[in-house]
Amino acid sequence: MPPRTPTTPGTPTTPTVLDRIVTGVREDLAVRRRAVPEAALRDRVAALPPARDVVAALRRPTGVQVVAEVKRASPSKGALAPIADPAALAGAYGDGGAAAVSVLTEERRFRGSLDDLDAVRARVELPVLRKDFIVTHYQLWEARAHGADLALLIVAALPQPELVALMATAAELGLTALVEVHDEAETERALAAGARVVGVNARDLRTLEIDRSVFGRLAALLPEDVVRIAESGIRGPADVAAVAARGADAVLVGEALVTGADGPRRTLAALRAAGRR
Ligand SMILES: O=C(O)c1ccccc1NCC(=O)[C@H](O)[C@H](O)COP(=O)(O)O
Repeated sequence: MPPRTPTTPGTPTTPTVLDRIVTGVREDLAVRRRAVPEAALRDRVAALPPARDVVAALRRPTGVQVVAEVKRASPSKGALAPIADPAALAGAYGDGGAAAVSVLTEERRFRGSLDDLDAVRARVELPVLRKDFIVTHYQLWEARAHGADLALLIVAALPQPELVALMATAAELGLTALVEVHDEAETERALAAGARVVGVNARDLRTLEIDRSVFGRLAALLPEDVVRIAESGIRGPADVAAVAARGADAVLVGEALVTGADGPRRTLAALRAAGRR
């Protein structure tokens, strides 16, 4: 697939799925900002212990680690699982050996919330990722205030100066930035911004198509000391084995864990076994 060309400012284009999601996120954010001023978030953050060491959790000599996601629904699949008790699911992920828990907090299309993040944070000692469409510093303060150790920054959603500025705020908060890329140009931008943990998303967020060859292509561009996470489209042990062979430190898995007929613990065990070194 040819590299995506940036949109020329002022050129009318059809909004992509990602554009539409971010528009909704900004609308919901405006409501939350009115209810909870940033100063209140700052007070909450000041009272918290330091965030957990995410790199140590995700890069282990024993094998590919699993970041297990609390995912009720998605734009590509619609409803996946009701997940009435996200804390119980996170507990099962912890029991099954997950290295971290990802919590989708976007409300409109993923049916997540900051309440889910609070519930998961209260249940597990593992590092927790706030998985959302973060485009403002306020959302990083929210992430930390609600107990996240890790926050997603999607390169495709952020002009470079904003990516750099958000990474600086994440560092100030002690949050690890998981910087997500889908092509070579985005990978260059992530590294130029100083990313230490990179998520290679097999899903193109403009079209929702999954291309499992993307991980191998982009992982080869990452320096040895950068943590590599293969995101999306990991449906079973063979997918874990494939990215393990291409240098993955971890996989981020949602759908397979919340829909697997064997339940989250056994599904996790099978994924972890396939990534053992
Ligand atoms: O999952 C989607 O359809 C989706 C669409 C648009 C933007 C983001 C989307 N997903 C967020 C994620 O990154 C995934 O939940 C995560 O990588 C796990 O993917 P999977 O294992 O394929 O559920």
